[in-house]
Amino acid sequence: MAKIRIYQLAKELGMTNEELLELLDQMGVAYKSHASTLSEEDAEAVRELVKEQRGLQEKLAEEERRKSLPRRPPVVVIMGHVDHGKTTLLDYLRKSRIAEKEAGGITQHVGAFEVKTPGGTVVFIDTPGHEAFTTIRQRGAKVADIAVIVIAADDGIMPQTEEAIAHAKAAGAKLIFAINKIDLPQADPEKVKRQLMERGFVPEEYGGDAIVIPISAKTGQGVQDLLEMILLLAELEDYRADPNAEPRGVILESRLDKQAGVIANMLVQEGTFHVGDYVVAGEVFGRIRALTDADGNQRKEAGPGSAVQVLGFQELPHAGDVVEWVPDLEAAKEIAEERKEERRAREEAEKERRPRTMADLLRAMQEEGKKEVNLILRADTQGSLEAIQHILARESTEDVKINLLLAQVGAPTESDVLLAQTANAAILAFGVNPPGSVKKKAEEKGVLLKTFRIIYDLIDEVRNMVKGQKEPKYKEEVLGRAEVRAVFRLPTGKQVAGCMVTQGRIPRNAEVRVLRKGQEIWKGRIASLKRFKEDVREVAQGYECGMGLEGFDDFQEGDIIEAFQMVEVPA
Ligand SMILES: Nc1nc2c(ncn2[C@@H]2O[C@H](COP(=O)(O)OP(=O)(O)OP(=O)(O)O)[C@@H](O)[C@H]2O)c(=O)[nH]1
Repeated sequence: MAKIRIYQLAKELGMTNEELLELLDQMGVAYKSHASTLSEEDAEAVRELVKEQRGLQEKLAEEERRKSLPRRPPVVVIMGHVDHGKTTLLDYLRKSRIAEKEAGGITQHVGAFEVKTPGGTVVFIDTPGHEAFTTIRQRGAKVADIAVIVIAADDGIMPQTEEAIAHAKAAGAKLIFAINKIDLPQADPEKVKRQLMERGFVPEEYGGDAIVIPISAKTGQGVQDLLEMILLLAELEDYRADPNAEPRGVILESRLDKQAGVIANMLVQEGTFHVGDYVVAGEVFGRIRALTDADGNQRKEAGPGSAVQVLGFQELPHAGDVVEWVPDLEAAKEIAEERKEERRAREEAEKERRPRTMADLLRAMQEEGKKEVNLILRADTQGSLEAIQHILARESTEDVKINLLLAQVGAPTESDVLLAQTANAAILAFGVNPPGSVKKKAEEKGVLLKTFRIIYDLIDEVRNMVKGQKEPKYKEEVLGRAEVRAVFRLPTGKQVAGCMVTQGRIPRNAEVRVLRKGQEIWKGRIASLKRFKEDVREVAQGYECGMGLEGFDDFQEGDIIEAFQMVEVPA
């Protein structure tokens, strides 16, 4: 076994000898002095321990740093089924903030608005619906911390309610359920709660952790409770942002105005933007000419949590583009141009690499190291949907989880494709055909969409996906062997073995083991592989070579060096 001296290990780990000796005392490892050698196991244990301690210290320091930052207001999006009252709720909230201020104030649409309460400020995204929300998220920005899912008490959970929940969850937003229209005589909030429970959202009053608030967006009843709940959740989640960090924001909307030019509404997420700053948003750059807030005030600067209208972009940025501060015009132009190029290259590459088959999708998932299969399920009837769900529930294994993001009756929609793209999911449809436009969109976005006529074909497909997600198994494959014929020592003290390859081949990047009298005495990597002083990538059977190993300097004539690699065993 290769041994290491204490002072060598201290140097490797960037510690003083005293520090390392103290650590060894704590670990109960005996030594004489800092020149004593440690066994490989002890040295490895020290490395692990130091790594762990450093990781912990870094985490604590990071948490400490975060705690010293000021809090920022939570950003909330309102989602739900058509006509369940999203717009009415936004109107009510908007009005409540205007009423608070002196009468006659001119308001400006900046894509989000603040509601100030004695308990704190809440920022609401000013457009309802999950389509806009998903488009924003697709560009990589996370905008909303919390999604308020509005459910009309006279109607209950409807298909778009489920979609909204799926989208919000995929975005990592916290959920709050607002049961709306409780002023109506036919309102049945209890029914809605039951429906929520059937979907695994157990209200707090029944011992669960789903936040459910009855409201009337029309009369305002319960809206105060909703705001308080949002602030309570925000406090728990402890949202913070650094006003002095490098500024970053996200575009909520943009439009072209005949007089003003490009108008972009931006939510600031980190740092503080100033008039005069150079910025890049996606592939578009500009210099901030003016910042206007929701009250119509011209601002010189905008910090975390503020929504502002920005003038100064050269072209229209997209909703969801991340706005970054850059030092000067040159950088701004260069970055925007670089991104355009990158996109073109990506589009080209994507054309060739669209996951058209299950195997492609699996490969993509594996590359990301995921151990779950995300699915969107569409079926012709409630009966078949339930049957499929029932069977699928049994297919989830401990190793691989099946996540049903959405299971609904009806043909797949474009919004499903967006959800699938952002959540890296496959859309499986049973007995329903997606419209051509949806197929096209799926193809464009590289989303796997398949239709089935037989339930078991669909299940088989999912089984294959699950199988593909299991930890791959490896076995060792011996590539070649070399015999040590002579041993040299370099002036540096490093040993080099003069070898003859007696079998197979020895590749420079293979793993190797040293065998002495048939016993493995060392395992590791090749440090150098040469033929007549030339570095080579590989040496084949019947040829001589010089080989040095990483951390092994104990060769004896007659040792065998065996090269091997680990290969995946097909499931
Ligand atoms: N009685 C009563 N009616 C409400 C309430 N909230 C909304 N409504 C009514 O329900 C209808 C639909 O409300 P909207 O706010 O437009 O619904 P929405 O969810 O924004 O609908 P879309 O924008 O079409 O998706 C309107 O006629 C509202 O006046 C409420 O709390 N009580």
